[in-house]
Amino acid sequence: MLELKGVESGYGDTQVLYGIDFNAQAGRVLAVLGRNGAGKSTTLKTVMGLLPLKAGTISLDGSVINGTAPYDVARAGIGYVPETRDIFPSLTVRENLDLAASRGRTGDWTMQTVTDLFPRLGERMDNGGQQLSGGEQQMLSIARALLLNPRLLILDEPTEGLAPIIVKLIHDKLQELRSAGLSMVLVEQNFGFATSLADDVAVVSKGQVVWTGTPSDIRKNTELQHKWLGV
Ligand SMILES: Nc1ncnc2c1ncn2[C@@H]1O[C@H](COP(=O)(O)OP(=O)(O)OP(=O)(O)O)[C@@H](O)[C@H]1O
Repeated sequence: MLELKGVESGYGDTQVLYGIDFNAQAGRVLAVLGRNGAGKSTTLKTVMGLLPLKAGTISLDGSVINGTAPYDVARAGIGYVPETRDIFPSLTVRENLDLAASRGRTGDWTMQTVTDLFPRLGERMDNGGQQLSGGEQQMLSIARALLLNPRLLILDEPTEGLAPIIVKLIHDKLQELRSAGLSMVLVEQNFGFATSLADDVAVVSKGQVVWTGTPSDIRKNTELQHKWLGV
């Protein structure tokens, strides 16, 4: 569904990705793992058109999306939950969600269904973005991406900085989305979280995919974990 071939990218003259290859398949969750600075976030930003591609191709369901502006990548069907969450702090929860809904494709995700998924957001509708806890901001960021009615959801470290109880909640919600058949690419530092949600795993090191396999393979292989993840 989302295929990267030989993707090279970076920040200005600083190259970070040196030929990333992976294929995230429809109806499955691909976890992208790797140490800090390996290039995971850079990969997602490049997919979203936030960083220019230096070489390679990115295709979604067979259509090349290289060089597409971020807004159009979202319209093509990729929902993005950035590491920084990027909600609008001066807008209320409702306004943040309305804005996403007005830009989205039509589909099953509506204000009602996202608040059914995250009842907490329903209770906080009139609160400003900056009044939300980290966990509530993460829920809002995911809800906002879902309102685009994406074909594929990509998430950058959704558990970062969250208390264990909220990590568990986010895990259960992503598990629900997975069971409903939503395709996802998940970048995570939390090894247990990522491998319990994923169908497939790709490990990135120094801007390249160095290993692909199943979650159970990598869970069993402590040498691999130590070498590439520092677990
Ligand atoms: N805005 C930027 N300008 C220049 N270099 C950057 C920028 N953002 C990230 N980098 C560099 O790019 C490299 C890859 O960073 P990236 O954020 O993709 O790593 P990551 O695998 O997602 O790890 P992390 O868990 O730390 O986010 C790092 O060496 C980082 O210092």
